[in-house]
Amino acid sequence: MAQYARGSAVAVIRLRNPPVNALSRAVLQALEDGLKKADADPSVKAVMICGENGKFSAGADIRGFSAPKRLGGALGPIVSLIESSEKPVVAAIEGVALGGGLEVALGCHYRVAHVKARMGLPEVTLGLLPGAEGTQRLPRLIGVPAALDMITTGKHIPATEALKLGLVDEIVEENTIEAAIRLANKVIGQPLGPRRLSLKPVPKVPNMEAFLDEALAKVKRQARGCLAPELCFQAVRAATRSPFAEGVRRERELFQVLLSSGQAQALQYAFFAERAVRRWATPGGASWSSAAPQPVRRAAVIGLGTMGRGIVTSLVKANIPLVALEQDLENLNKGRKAVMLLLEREAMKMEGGAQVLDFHNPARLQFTVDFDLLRDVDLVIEAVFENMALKKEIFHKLSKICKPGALLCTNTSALNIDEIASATNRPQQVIGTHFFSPAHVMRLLEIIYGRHTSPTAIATAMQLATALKKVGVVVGNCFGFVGNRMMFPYVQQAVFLLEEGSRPDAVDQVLEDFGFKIGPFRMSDLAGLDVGWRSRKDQGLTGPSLPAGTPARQRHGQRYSPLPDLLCERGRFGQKTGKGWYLYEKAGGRTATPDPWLLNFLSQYRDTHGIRTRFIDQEEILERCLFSLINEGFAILAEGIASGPEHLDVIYINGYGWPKHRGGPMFYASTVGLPRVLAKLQKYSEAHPDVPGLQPSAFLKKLAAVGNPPLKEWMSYLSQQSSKL
Ligand SMILES: CCCCCCCCCCCCC[C@H](O)CC(=O)SCCNC(=O)CCNC(=O)[C@H](O)C(C)(C)COP(=O)(O)OP(=O)(O)OC[C@H]1O[C@@H](n2cnc3c(N)ncnc32)[C@H](O)[C@@H]1OP(=O)(O)O
Repeated sequence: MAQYARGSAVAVIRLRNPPVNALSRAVLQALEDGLKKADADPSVKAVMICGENGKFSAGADIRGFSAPKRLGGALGPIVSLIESSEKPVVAAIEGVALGGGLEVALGCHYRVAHVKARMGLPEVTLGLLPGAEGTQRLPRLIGVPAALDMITTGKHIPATEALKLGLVDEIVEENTIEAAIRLANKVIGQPLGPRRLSLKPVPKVPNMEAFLDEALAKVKRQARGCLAPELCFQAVRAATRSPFAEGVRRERELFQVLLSSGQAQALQYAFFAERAVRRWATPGGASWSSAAPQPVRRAAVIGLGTMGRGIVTSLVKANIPLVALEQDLENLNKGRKAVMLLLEREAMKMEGGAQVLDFHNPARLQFTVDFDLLRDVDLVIEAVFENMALKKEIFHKLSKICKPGALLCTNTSALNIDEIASATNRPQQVIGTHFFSPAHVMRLLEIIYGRHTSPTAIATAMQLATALKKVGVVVGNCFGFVGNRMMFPYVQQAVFLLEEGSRPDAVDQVLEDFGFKIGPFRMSDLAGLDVGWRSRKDQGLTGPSLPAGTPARQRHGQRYSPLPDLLCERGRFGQKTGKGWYLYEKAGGRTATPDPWLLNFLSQYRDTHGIRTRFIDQEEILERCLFSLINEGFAILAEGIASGPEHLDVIYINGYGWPKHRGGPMFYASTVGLPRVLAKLQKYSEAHPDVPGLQPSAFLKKLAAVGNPPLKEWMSYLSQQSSKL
C-alpha cells in the first residue's frame, strides 16, 4: 500500500510494502490514488514520495511477474502521471531505489538521496529490462554511456556516484525526508518543463553510432547466451533514435519478449532460490529458525596455498581479524607475499583503498608458524593439502590447542567430515566449509554438516558466509558433497566421449555454447589434472596400489577411463605445466590451443584398446554430460544430502559457472521435462550398461512416473513415497 498524508503545503505519499516496499498492484493503486488526491486538493502545492522503513522501493514485485494477473503495464503510466503533475514532485530516496522504484523516482521532478542509499536498474539480472520507461528517461538524464552501463549490467550505484552522474539533485547525511520536504517547499511555483525528463533530448555523444556498435559488441561478448543485456541495449538505442513516445513503445515490445522468455523465469527462480537456501534445515530437525550463531571475533586460516590465500583475503575484506598459519617459514613467507599482493589488488578496487582493509596492522592480520597463537580464536579454517591423514593430524592438534567453543572448519572438497571430526574431542564443532577458487572471488560456500555437527556450528558457518558476502548452502556429508559429486559423472562422460571419438575442444565448445563459463577440459586444465590424479591414487583407482591384472578400462566392474592418469604420468597437469588437455603458451599460460600431440595420442589410445572412432554430435555431447550430472542430483535429493533442488541449483550457478539464465541443473531438467531426461538416460545407459552414472535414479523415475510435477513439489513426493523408491 501507500500512505497519503498532508502536512503544510506538501503532501506525502509513503510506499509501504515490507520488507522492501516492492511495487505490488495494491501499492501502485494507492500511489495513483495519492497522486490524484494531491492533484485535486488546492491546498497541496507539492508532493513528496518516500518509502516506509528507510527504503524507497526495490521495484516491481517480482512474484507478480508469474502471477496469473500479471503486474502488466500499470507502472509506466503511473510514472508518466507523476511526471505530468502540475505540482512539483520530489523523491526522497533512502535505502534502495531499484528497478521500478528508481523508475518512479525518475518520474519525479527532483530527487534527494541519503548518502548511504543505493540506486540501480537491476532488471537485466532478472532476465528483464526496465519496463516503466526507465530505458527512455535514464539516458536523457545521465547520458547514453552511463545509462547503458547501468541498464545492461544492473549494477547498484552508491548515492555519491549518483550525484556525480546527475541522477540525484542532492545527497544528505541526516534526515532525507525533511530535506526532500524542504526542497519541495523551495521549488513550489517554479516551471516544471525543464524537470520533465520525457521532454529532454538525449545528450549527444560524438560519433554515437560507432559508440553504440562498440557497446553492443561488448554486451554480446559478456552475455554468453543471455538475452536480456542485448534487449536492454536495444531499448536504450531506441532512445537515441526515436522520440520519447516511440522509444517507450519499443521498450514495451522488448519487455514483452523478455517477460515471456524462459530465461526471465529461470533468472527469477534463481533470485528466489538464493534466498530460499538461507532458510536451511537438516533431516535431523536443526534449522535456521531455531539455531543461533556464535560471534566470530577472531579467526585463523591454516595453510597458505592457493585456497588459503583466497580465504585469508576474504576474511580481511570482511574485516575479521585473523591469524594465518603455515608449517614452516619458507611457506609462510611465500604465502604472506602472495596474500599481500592479493590484498593490495583488492584494496585498489575498493573505495577508500588500503586504509579500509587495514591489512598491514598485525593486530588484524598476523602471519605465524606457531600453533599456540590459535589458542583464543573463535573459528579456524583448515585449508591444507587434500590428504586425510594430514587433516586428521591437524584437527587432533586443534582440538588440544583451541579454546572449547572454537569452531573447527575444514576446506576439504570431498573428504569425509565425520572422519576428520573423529580426530577431535569436539565433533559437534567440526564442519566443512568448502570454498571455491579463487576463494576471495567466488560466491559459493558449500557448508557440510557431519553426523555430530551442532546446529550452532551450522548457523555460525552460515553467518560467516553472509559476512564474507557469499552464498552459503548447507548440505550433508558424502564423497564430493553436492557440487563435486554431481561434477564427477559430468567430467567422466566428457572423458568417455573423447575415448569414443570426440575432441576436448569439441566437447568444451558444446558446453560453452550452452552457457558454461568454461567447458570441462579447460576447467580441468585450470584446476590442475594432478588434483584428481592424487585423489584417484588415494582411492586405489590408479598408481602403485592398483592390483596387478586390473583391466585398463575397468574398475570394480564399471567402465573407467585411464586417459587423465596417462596425461598426468606424462607430466601434463594442465595450465601449470603448460600442457594438459590443451597446449598453453608456457607453464602458467592461459591461452588454450588444441594440441596435435593429444589428438595423435587419443587416436593411438583408441587403436590400442580397439575402440572404433565415431562421430559424436552436439546433442549427444550435451545430453550425456548434463543429464548424468542432473541424474546424480536426483540421487543426492533422494538421499537427503540436500533439502531441495534449489540448493543444487544455487551451488551450480555460484560455484561451477552454470549459466544463470538456465536456472541451474535441476531447474533446467524441469524445463526439458523429466520424462525426456529419463528417456535419454535410458537410451544412453542401454548403450553403456557399464556406466552407473547413466542409469536413471529411482527418484527421477518416480517423478516422471507421477506426471512430471513442478520443481516446487518434487520433495513432497520424496517424503510421501520414499519407502517405495
Ligand atoms: C501483461 C504484460 C504486459 C507487458 C507490457 C509491458 C510493460 C510492462 C511494465 C512492467 C513494469 C516493469 C517495472 C520494472 O522495470 C521491473 C522491476 O522493477 S523488476 C524488480 C527490480 N528490482 C530488483 O531486482 C531488486 C531485487 N531485490 C534485491 O536486489 C534485494 O532484495 C535488495 C532490495 C537489495 C535487498 O537485499 P537484502 O537486504 O539482502 O534482502 P533480501 O534480498 O533478502 O530481500 C528481502 C525479501 O524481499 C524480497 N524481495 C526483494 N526484492 C523484491 C522484489 N522486487 N519483489 C518481491 N520481493 C522482493 C526477497 O525475496 C526477500 O524475501 P524472501 O525471498 O526472503 O521471502
